[in-house]
Amino acid sequence: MTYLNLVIKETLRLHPSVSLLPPRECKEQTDIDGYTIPLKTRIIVNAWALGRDPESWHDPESFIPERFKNSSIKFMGNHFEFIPFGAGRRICPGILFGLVNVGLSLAQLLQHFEWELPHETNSQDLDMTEAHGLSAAKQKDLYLVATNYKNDAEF
Ligand code: HEM
Repeated sequence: MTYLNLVIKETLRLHPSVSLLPPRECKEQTDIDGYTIPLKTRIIVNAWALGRDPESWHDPESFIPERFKNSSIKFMGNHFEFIPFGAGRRICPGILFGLVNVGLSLAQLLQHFEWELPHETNSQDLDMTEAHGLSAAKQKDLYLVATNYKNDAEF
């Protein structure tokens, strides 16, 4: 389960379910990096881009779950390079419920089935490009062949 949690974190870094967070409104005029942000400006934070920012992440485009091992970066809204659940007063209230559901479903699928790519396809054929939309989805469907583990049949 420890490694599975690292995989889930890395997946949420590269493919946050909500890539553009719901809009915020600027409560007072602010200066950021020489830019003046006027009062009432509507701000949309790009969580997808933050998760791939080369200034925050080593080799950002690669899927490396181990990067979260012994890392202090958490998704509770205090580390702005990793905010798959948002941040601040409107942060997702369903974080724990969501994570338990993702972890449990994945663990069950991995425990009970052997997963393979369909005949004549290999890992180079996998296209992880995302479709545009409110929540993350793959542009091309993922086809896998699931085989029941032999020892499952003994139960
Ligand atoms: C892996 C699963 C989930 C992800 C990635 C996720 C992600 C998010 C994100 C990015 C936001 C916007 C936060 C912001 O604006 O700063 C949000 C808001 C919200 N989420 Fe989730 N969520 C998940 C699961 C859930 C679940 C299971 C529930 C309820 C049972 C839930 C309920 C909500 C609600 C009510 C809001 C609106 C909060 C507000 O605007 O005050 N979420 N979620």
